[in-house]
Amino acid sequence: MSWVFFSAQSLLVLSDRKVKIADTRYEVVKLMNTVVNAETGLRGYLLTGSVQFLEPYNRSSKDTALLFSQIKSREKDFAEFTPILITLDQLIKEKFSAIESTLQVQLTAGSYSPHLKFTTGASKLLTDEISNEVNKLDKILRDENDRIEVTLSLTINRLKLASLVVVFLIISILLVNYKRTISLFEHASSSQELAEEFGYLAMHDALTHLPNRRNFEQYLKKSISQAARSKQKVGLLYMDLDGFKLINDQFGHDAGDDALIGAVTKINHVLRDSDFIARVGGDEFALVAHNFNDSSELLILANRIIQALKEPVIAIAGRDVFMGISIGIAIYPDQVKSIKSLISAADEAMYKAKSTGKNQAVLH
Ligand SMILES: Nc1nc2c(ncn2[C@@H]2O[C@H](COP(=O)(O)OP(=O)(O)OP(=O)(O)O)[C@@H](O)[C@H]2O)c(=O)[nH]1
Repeated sequence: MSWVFFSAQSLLVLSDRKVKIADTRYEVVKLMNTVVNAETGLRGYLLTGSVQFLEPYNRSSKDTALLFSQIKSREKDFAEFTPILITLDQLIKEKFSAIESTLQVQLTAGSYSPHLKFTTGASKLLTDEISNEVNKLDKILRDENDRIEVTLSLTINRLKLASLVVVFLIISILLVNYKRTISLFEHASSSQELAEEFGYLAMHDALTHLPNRRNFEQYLKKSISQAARSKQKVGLLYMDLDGFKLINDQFGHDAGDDALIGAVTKINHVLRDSDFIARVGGDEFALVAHNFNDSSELLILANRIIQALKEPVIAIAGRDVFMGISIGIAIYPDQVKSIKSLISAADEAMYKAKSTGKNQAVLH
């Protein structure tokens, strides 16, 4: 990354240098032009005697001095200029002194003098020498410009490559993070599903999917405290299947499971929406009832359950399987004042139903 930063910085430095070279080249080329223009101005004056040619000569003479001092100030940027500028300075001085003396002769003579100095080979030679030195300056600048061009194109190509690498890296990082995020989400959602499943299993019976004993106890506790606040009754029906062991013994445990599920289905059909039923033991169930006026309504409910089981719970090998149920009923707060005594009272009533003939409901 730091390499990219340095390359980008060197691009800026090289670009600045290129601008400086272009500016200096412009001054160098212009210097040669002003020298030629000065001579041309003088030539015009000498050939025509018209003073209007003196104006371009004077301007070019000033421009030459100005440009030369500008180029001189560039020496700190272009060290190779120094010896050339010393020679060029001398040559320009000589050239302008030759031009000046020619001008004086003309001004004194007042007419065209064919022998004048600027036409001589020596003056021409001076112009060529100046041109030579100016070309040397220009060559230094061109050579450096060419070197910069090569470095620039190399740096730009490297930067393009580096940009591609950076883009590739960013895409890779994004892709890896995306995959990681997706797998985290998947993990989180599967953990969530697992947590929900464990939560469900912790509160429900795996075979019948009814609420389990713990669920029942929590529900009953909540129901009692709500009933206590709102002065309502809570009825508890404790139920135990009759002769279930026999089904297991006769048809096997799996058939027993099916019979259990069949019995629960039958019971569920006769319950009201407000009734809460839980499996609290092997073949034991507890039903919490609300919204009733007195014990007779609970007896009616218990008898509906007994009636429901008068039909076969399952058929095994073409044989209908029947099951009875003994139910004990207790009511809070009419008969008992606590959750513990409510459960005991219902349980006792259920045992009474068992011991006095089974398949019946007994009120505490
Ligand atoms: N198939 C099956 N049997 C179970 C399950 N849980 C408990 N049992 C059996 O259910 C029977 C319950 O015993 P009991 O209540 O004494 O049997 P019962 O024949 O109903 O006796 P009574 O209540 O006196 O009529 C036992 O044999 C247990 O092994 C279960 O999930 N599946």
